[in-house]
Amino acid sequence: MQLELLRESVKKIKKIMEEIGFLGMGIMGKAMAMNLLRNGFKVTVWNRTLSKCDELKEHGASVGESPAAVVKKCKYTIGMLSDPPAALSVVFDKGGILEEISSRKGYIDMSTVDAETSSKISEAVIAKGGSFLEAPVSGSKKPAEDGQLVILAAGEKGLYEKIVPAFDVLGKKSFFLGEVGNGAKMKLVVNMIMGSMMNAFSEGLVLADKSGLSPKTLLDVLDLGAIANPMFKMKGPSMIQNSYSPAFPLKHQQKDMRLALALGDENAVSMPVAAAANEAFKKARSAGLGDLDFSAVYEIFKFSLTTTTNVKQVLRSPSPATTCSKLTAPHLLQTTTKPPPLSLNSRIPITISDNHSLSLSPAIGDDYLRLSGETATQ
Ligand SMILES: NC(=O)C1=CN([C@@H]2O[C@H](COP(=O)(O)OP(=O)(O)OC[C@H]3O[C@@H](n4cnc5c(N)ncnc54)[C@H](OP(=O)(O)O)[C@@H]3O)[C@@H](O)[C@H]2O)C=CC1
Ligand SMILES: O=CC(=O)O
Repeated sequence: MQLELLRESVKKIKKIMEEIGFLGMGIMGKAMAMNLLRNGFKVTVWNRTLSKCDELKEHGASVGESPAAVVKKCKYTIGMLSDPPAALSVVFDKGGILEEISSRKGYIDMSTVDAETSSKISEAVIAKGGSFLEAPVSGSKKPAEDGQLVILAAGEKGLYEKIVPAFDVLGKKSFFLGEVGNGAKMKLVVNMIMGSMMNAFSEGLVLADKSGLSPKTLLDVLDLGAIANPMFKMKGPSMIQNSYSPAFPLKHQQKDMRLALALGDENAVSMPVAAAANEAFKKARSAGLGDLDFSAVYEIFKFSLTTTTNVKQVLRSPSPATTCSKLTAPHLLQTTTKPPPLSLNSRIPITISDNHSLSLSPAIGDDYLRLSGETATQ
């Protein structure tokens, strides 16, 4: 029985053994392309920053010099790009997909974009005789590595059926949702909910902490109740250790909130919760946290200091002798001596003129230092 199943899937893979192209070797694209290689697919990859293809090459991928070159070589090409401008660029710009797409070739865009972007791409690809499928995914870096994504496809059913063997490797379940745009919309609704949940979760962790409860115990309590979910379980422990290695970059979560709110505008749906969550993500981006994991929005709730943007500017050049006039106006912090070399464990005491002190620790991001420790009367 097992052997028969194996034969069946080998047969399916062989049917689309014509090489698969893969554009975009970011967090997701790299994991997905690697997964295809591991499962016996031949893959040709391309990335704007070419060096990111090196690791894939070591694992047997070929490298194309442009999106057009990849499409020329491959019958099916998948794209996994950051946002609408990136998704449009690989199609419409010089060296883009449109230069080589033709009948009997298909393009599958798995990026998270809005329905309008997807439709523009679809129309252009179809006008050239090609087929198009949008197929954004739910699931992050780990599910991408483990082939456990949830695939939200829409567009040409024929192309969907042909690419299913690859989807079977990339995901645990794929949905075909009908006309182009439905996959994009479904993904935005899902991520709007996820972003709002992350905000409520962050607020809850701060509330527990500030009211004298252990955030860790809160995680244990949450995990046993009706609102237990994999996201709290996975992100919670690293959040309470202030660790935000990016699986899903915060800048992409904010892009998804923005696009979901636009979808709400179009449909006259009031979304006050999502709008507030978007504001927190925006604040986090402007504080320089965009490249960290989206759970870093927690930092915004923890330090509801007056203006994080200015905090960031100041924290770029702290010094041991930094002084400021008021705790509630951290942007008034002024550097008085040359910044010392920073290491992850250094703590920089800050003297505040009203006899309180704070310490800074360089913990997250390239140029962002986290205010840490309680204020203490000297
Ligand atoms: N990370 C996650 O957990 C998930 C992400 N997604 C979605 O998947 C997509 C990719 O995410 P992720 O891999 O995390 O993102 P990354 O930021 O890690 O990667 C983005 C990719 O897009 C490329 N890119 C950006 N701008 C351009 C451009 N103008 N032209 C060509 N290529 C460009 C980057 O190339 P370069 O290396 O040159 O910068 C890189 O390959 C996004 O839409 C995201 O919302 C969906 C589900 C989960
Ligand atoms: O888009 C992000 C995800 O985790 O799904």
